[in-house]
Amino acid sequence: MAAVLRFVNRGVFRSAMGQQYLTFSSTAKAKGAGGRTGKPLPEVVKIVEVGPRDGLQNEKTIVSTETKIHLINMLSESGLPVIEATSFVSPKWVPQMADQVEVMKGICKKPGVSYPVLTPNLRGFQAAVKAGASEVAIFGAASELFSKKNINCSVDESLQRFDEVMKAAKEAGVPVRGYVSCVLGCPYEGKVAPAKVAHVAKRLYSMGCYEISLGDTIGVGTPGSMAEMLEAVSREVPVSALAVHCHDTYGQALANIFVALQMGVRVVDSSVAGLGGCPYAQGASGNVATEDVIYMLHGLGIQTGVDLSKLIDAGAFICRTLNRKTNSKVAQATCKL
Ligand SMILES: CC(C)(COP(=O)([O-])OP(=O)([O-])OC[C@H]1O[C@@H](n2cnc3c(N)ncnc32)[C@H](O)[C@@H]1OP(=O)([O-])[O-])[C@@H](O)C(=O)NCCC(=O)NCCSC(=O)C[C@@](C)(O)CC(=O)[O-]
Repeated sequence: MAAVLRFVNRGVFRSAMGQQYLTFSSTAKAKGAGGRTGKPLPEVVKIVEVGPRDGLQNEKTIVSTETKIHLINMLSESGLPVIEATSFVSPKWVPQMADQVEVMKGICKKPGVSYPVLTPNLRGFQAAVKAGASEVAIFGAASELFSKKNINCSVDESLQRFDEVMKAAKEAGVPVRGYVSCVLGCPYEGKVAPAKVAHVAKRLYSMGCYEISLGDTIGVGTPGSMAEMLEAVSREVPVSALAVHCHDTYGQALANIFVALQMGVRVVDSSVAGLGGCPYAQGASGNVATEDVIYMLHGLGIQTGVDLSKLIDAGAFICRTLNRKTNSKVAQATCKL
């Protein structure tokens, strides 16, 4: 990769917590970084913040509704365009999300920001709309065993359920995002064929999902397997409708995201402070930290509209409240100075 980056130290600033840290910013775009497809890197990337849902769903101790609302409000102030707020799933399956209605009613919805929620079935969809959700996401998998463990049905059965949600959403004029989990490996089945991912992605897209988020649920992918999978999926779904959702279990997430950008992907999911994991994928660590993604994108001269300093403050708030260390390298580095 012949990326030519020129970094200029733009000075020292203080975070809301009082620590001093440096910010670096590139004045030149990455040159020649188009990679495999020769596509230029994008000018703008949309970040889908999944911390309040994917990040918190796996916390062992129940996080208070007030904390969740405060986190979402802080994230809204950082300039993120999409914040996945909660999920309308069974509280028996994911107790951490049992306060979904209170969260949706309690947050300050900032104009221009979207607050999608997960809905596994028609019941979840109806409850979400009643609670004020104006966008939802359905979540399928490219692995049969993961589908069974996560939503208690086969992949085909899940697509039938989603069809019902899609019909109701169409009637209500609610946009729907679709997830495919286990796109680069499954905790129960191991390797997952790119053709299987492409098949499920195509089905969700054909049903009317406006965007398909490809989840490396257990973070086992590498740039090579990411490229192979994206090649297969983009034969079935336009790359402009694809997002990547990388967990960072093996430390590959940023490299995988970079490859996805080179291949034309313009939407990246991430989680503030790298919070999270899936309750039905044991050992999976959190999503790639939003702070680290933003730092990389801004360093490449790619705009996100996100204020990194405010984002780091939101990450510091939730880490302090949960009494845990951030998984963001950028937050760790900046807070040390
Ligand atoms: C899908 C079900 C509900 C099926 O669960 P089930 O047990 O097969 O369904 P059921 O219809 O027999 O219902 C069981 C109970 O749940 C209730 N129920 C049924 N539906 C709802 C609903 N919408 N909201 C609230 N309650 C609901 C229902 O009323 C019943 O209550 P009971 O009669 O026993 O008292 C269950 O398996 C479930 O909730 N699974 C959710 C699992 C989950 O949230 N996983 C994490 C998110 S996915 C993920 O993290 C991956 C992703 C998206 O981030 C991308 C990636 O990283 O790969």
